[in-house]
Amino acid sequence: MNGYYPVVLQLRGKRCVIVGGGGVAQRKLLGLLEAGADQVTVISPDVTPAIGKLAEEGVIRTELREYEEADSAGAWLLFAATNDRRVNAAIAADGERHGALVNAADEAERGTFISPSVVRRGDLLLAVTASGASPALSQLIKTELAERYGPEYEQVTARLRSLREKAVSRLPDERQRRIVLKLAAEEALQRHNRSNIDADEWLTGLLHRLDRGQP
Ligand SMILES: C[C@@]1(CC(=O)O)c2cc3[nH]c(cc4nc(cc5[nH]c(cc(n2)[C@H]1CCC(=O)O)[C@@](C)(CC(=O)O)[C@@H]5CCC(=O)O)C(CC(=O)O)=C4CCC(=O)O)c(CCC(=O)O)c3CC(=O)O
Ligand SMILES: NC(=O)C1=CN([C@@H]2O[C@H](COP(=O)(O)OP(=O)(O)OC[C@H]3O[C@@H](n4cnc5c(N)ncnc54)[C@H](O)[C@@H]3O)[C@@H](O)[C@H]2O)C=CC1
Repeated sequence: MNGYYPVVLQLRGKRCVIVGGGGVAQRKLLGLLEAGADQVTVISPDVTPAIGKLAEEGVIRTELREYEEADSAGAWLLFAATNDRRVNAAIAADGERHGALVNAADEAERGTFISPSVVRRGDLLLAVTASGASPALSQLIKTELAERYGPEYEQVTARLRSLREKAVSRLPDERQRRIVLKLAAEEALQRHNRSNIDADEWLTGLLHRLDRGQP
C-alpha cells in the first residue's frame, strides 16, 4: 500500500493558499475554482496573465512577493508550487506544522495530499490518480473517461438526485428504497436521453416495475 486514501473535500469558506504563480500554480488554482473554492490567495513575485486577470476581477487575491512562514499559518489547504525546491520543502514543513493539508508539486512525499486528474459533470466527479507514478497516465485516462461520460451526465446525476429526494420522502422502507434507487441508477445509465420524465412519474414507474417482479 502506498498510503494514499481518496477523500472529497468541501472548500467553501476554507482558506486556500497557493505559493508560486507559474503554470502549475495556475492549474491548481483553476481546479480549486472549479470546485467552488471562494477564499483563494496566490503568493508569488510574478503570476501568469490568467492568474493576474482573476485577481483583477476580484475572484482571488494575489500577494506579489516571496513566501514567508506566516503565510502557511492561516491556510487550510496549501500548495507549494514554486520552482525552488528548497522553498517548496520549507512550505511543506511549515504547513504541516500549522495543521494545513499540503501539496508539494515537485516532491509528493513531502506533502500530505496529491491532486488527481478530474472530470466534472455537475455533481458527478470522476477523479484519477497514479499516485505520482505517472501524471501523464492519469491525464490520458481522464480524457477517456470524459469521452465515456459526456456532458449529459450532469443532467443524469441531477435527475437521480431529485428522484432520490422523492424516494427518501415517499418510501419509508429502507430495503425497498435501496432497490428502487439502484434500479434508477441503472435506468439512468442505460437511457439517459429520457431526460424530460418527471421525478414523481419516474418513481411510480420504478415501483410498478418492482411490483411486477422485474427489477
Ligand atoms: C505527485 C503529483 C503531485 C501533485 O502535483 O499533486 C505530481 C507531481 C509531478 N508532476 C510532474 C509532471 C507532470 N504533471 C502533469 C500534470 C498533472 N499532474 C498532476 C498531479 C500530480 N503531479 C501528482 C501525481 C498525480 C498522478 O500521478 O496521478 C495532475 C494529474 C493534477 C494537477 O496537477 O492538477 C495534472 C494533470 C491534470 C490534467 O490535465 O488532468 C504533467 C502533464 C502536463 O503537464 O501536461 C506532467 C509532465 C508529464 C509527466 O511527468 O508524467 C512532475 C515532474 C516535474 C518535472 O519534470 O520537473 C512532478 C514531480 C514529481 O514527479 O515528483
Ligand atoms: N505537480 C505537477 O503537476 C508538476 C510539477 N512541476 C513542478 O512544479 C514546479 C513549478 O512549475 P511551473 O509552475 O511550471 O514553474 P514556473 O517556473 O512557471 O513558476 C514558478 C513560480 O514560482 C514563483 N516563485 C519562485 N520562488 C518563489 C518564492 N520564494 N515565493 C513565492 N513564489 C516563488 C515564481 O515567481 C513563479 O511564478 C516545477 O519546478 C516542477 O518542479 C512541474 C510540472 C508539473
